[in-house]
Amino acid sequence: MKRYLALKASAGSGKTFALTVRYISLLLKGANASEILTLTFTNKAALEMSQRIYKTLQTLGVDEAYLGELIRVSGFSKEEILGKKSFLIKSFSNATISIFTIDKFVNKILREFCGYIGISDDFDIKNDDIELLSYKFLQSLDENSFKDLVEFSNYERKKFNSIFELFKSLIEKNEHINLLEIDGSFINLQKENVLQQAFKIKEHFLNCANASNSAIKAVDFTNFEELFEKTWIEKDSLFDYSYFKKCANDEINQEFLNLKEEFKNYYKLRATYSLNKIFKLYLEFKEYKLNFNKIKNYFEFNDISNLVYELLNQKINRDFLYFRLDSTYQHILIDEFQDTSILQYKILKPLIEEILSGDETKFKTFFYVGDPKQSIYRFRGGKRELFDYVLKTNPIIELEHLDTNYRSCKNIIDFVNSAFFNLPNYDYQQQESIRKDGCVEVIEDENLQNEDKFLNISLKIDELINSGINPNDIAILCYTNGDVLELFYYLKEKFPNLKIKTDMTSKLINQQNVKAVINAIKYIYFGEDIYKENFNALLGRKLLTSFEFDFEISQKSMSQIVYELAKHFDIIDENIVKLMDIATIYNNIVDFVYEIDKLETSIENSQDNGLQILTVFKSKGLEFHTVIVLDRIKRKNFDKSSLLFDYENIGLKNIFYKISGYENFDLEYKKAQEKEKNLSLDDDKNVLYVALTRAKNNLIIFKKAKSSAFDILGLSVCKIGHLSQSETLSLDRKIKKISYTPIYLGKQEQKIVNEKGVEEDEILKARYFGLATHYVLEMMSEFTISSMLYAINLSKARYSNYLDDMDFIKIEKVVNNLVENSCFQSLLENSKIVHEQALMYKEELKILDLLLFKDDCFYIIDYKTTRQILDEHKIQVSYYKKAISDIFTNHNVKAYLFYLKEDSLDIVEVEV
Ligand SMILES: Nc1ncnc2c1ncn2[C@@H]1O[C@H](COP(=O)(O)OP(=O)(O)OP(=O)(O)O)[C@@H](O)[C@H]1O
Repeated sequence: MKRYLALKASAGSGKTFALTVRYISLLLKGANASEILTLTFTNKAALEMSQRIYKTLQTLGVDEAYLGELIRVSGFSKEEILGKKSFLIKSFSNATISIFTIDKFVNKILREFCGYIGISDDFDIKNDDIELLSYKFLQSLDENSFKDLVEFSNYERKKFNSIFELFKSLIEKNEHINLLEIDGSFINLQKENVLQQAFKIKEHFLNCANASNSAIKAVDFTNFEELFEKTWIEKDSLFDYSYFKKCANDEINQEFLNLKEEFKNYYKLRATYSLNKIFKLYLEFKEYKLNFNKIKNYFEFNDISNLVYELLNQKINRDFLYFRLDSTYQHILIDEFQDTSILQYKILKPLIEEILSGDETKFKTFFYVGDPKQSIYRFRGGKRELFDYVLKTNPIIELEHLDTNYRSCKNIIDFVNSAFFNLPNYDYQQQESIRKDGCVEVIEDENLQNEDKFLNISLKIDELINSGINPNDIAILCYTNGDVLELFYYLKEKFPNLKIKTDMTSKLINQQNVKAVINAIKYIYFGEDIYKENFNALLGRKLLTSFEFDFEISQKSMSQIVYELAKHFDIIDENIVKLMDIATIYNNIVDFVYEIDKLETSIENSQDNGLQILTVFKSKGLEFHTVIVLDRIKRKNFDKSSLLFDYENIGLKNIFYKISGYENFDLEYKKAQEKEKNLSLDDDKNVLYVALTRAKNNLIIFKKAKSSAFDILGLSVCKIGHLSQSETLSLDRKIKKISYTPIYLGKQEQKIVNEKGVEEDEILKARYFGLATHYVLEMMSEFTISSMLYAINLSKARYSNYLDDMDFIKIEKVVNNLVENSCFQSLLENSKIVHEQALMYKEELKILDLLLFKDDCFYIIDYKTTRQILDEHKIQVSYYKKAISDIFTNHNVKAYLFYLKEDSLDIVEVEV
């Protein structure tokens, strides 16, 4: 195994695959899972990584590709690897795994050491309420600073909010700031110098007998502002300005060059003056913000990184860091390295260096993977140059490339190769494909710029579904969140029965019952009827129904108020419980009603299937059977920031204050501006590259006729290959016949029936017991004991707030009974298995716990964790049976209720 390795490779070529192989190879070579620090970019990637490692361990020996790579990387033989399989599964499931996002890892460090900088360890992570923060900051300023701010705002014609944006961009970079005080009167003096020098040129042309009228007009100025309007001052030489050619000579050209020098000095003074004003105010803002965040007890991710960086630099050393983190990381693996920011790298650097410069005899390794072509987070500090910089500054690290694409079909790969290979200034290696066929279609859609802009998209979705593509396999990639939402509402109206998933619709505050409670609380506080009517509509109550709730809310916590309301209106579900948890952060009802709409938390169990609409940014690292890429609908916002950061590798060379025309007089500024322009163009190309490399089988592009984001690639309309169908059972194809009322969002959200003689709290507990058990069963990739133990750990992570250890022991017994049941195992044998299959039938969405298919017969299995065998369970399952029988008329269908108990498993067959 190469100890220190960087893997640079294109999309779909197996970087994440290689990371998994590397991880398992380390385990094989004796590393402990807790010593392998694995850093990913998103939470989803971190979760997927641990699941992928576990699944690979479980299926070791089945998947040839993994086994082959493991043999190559680890140096062990097939027999040796398989011999260690059960040991590896066990040690991985029992270890404290160190797979985090970089943000989470940094956050973990801060929580350990926050006492050193006077921060309480229960701080929250959320974005600043910039309106409140800036308002409070303005209030805190003394008279002089406030005057400075107002003067600066007037002088630069900048609104306060854009000044605060400047502050935030400086906080994100967290670079050292040098103050250089400049007296404002120097700027006027310098203007005078410029003018005096320019008069020499004016005099020369006025005295030149050959000067044309245009030349005379060109030197018609009497003050600085008029001179500033002249275009000849931008030229490199007077000879370049056609009206001046006849009268120009070397002597006057030298005066012109001197004039340019004076202009350059003017710009420098002017920029330094403004920068200094900003920096002074920024330093005050930074200090104020830190105290504000400390008092409010929350921080943004950028603040956390800044604080940790300072901690590691000034207050704690590496050994102490490891001591407190409870583990020494002997191995570091980093995914998506191209998106790491300089600050993040600086935080990780000592840990990486320790590995690289450590004792040769100790087993320590470093591995990072990335693709600079997929670096699209520059706006958040991502620095693609870091990939090469780390290699250059650490020659001990070897570099490898991968050139085969395992994700996409051949036609897609060929299309992407031809689109990017000839792009000027783009570092692109041709990709090989191993999968045949595939479909690519580029559609120029005039509608995108007209009224009914998404009409053709909806027709295409119709066509895809009718061609046998499961809606769950379709992803639509958009440029902005605004486009995602607009398209979502459009498609929701066109296809009321189609399940559509977006990030926004999985927000907790948008869930029906949660929304109803929020409206109820707003009604209690504001007393405005609009909230009561929202509440009525959300719960399907008649308009104008009165709001009867006489619970005394004063003295009650927000969690209690949420609980009492939900209990009173009988709408407790798992999202309400999540809201109860979260409500503890609000001190009182006033905080709640004003802050709750900003809550970003997602719903419980947000992994439901459906057609997905997401931004290209969110799609990075993911793959889908069929992808529709939608052009940018609105024009791109141009960069309005007033600061230009000029980096040399990872060191900040300069911060320029942007002033129009500066580039004509200062070469450094001009170069920095061009560099920035090229980086921004690369960003655009990279976004396109990410978008076009997500599809496995079918790629469809909708481009605008004019001003298209695809113009950079010069794509022409085309259709290559044929659509490939989905492989998974496509039950949703009956979708159109039914109209869907989204009251119950699947099994996990349904109310449980009040069993006789059981108290409310017990019901809640029983409900969570049921949810946690179902979750275990859903997460088990195989019905084996090891898979069960892994899934129980996942379930613990999710439900340990509601259940105790005894409950999980009970869950283990219950699931164990199922796994060891011979009747169940014989049903599984040779069956095609689908967990949690969504099914639309008679206006309702149903989620089947387990659906098996073999020998032309479907087997429906519904798990129950309740004690009693109830008629309504039978009714429910017979309903599922009828639904499947109606959809697949040529197949047999059998349905069973499995009552999972601690001491037995009772199986009840259900007839229609
Ligand atoms: N050596 C291999 N043999 C077989 N399949 C592979 C191999 N490497 C990767 N794959 C499969 O190809 C697909 C893409 O792999 P992976 O997600 O690791 O690519 P990636 O380089 O991380 O992509 P991206 O840069 O887009 O995130 C996955 O479905 C993966 O299982």
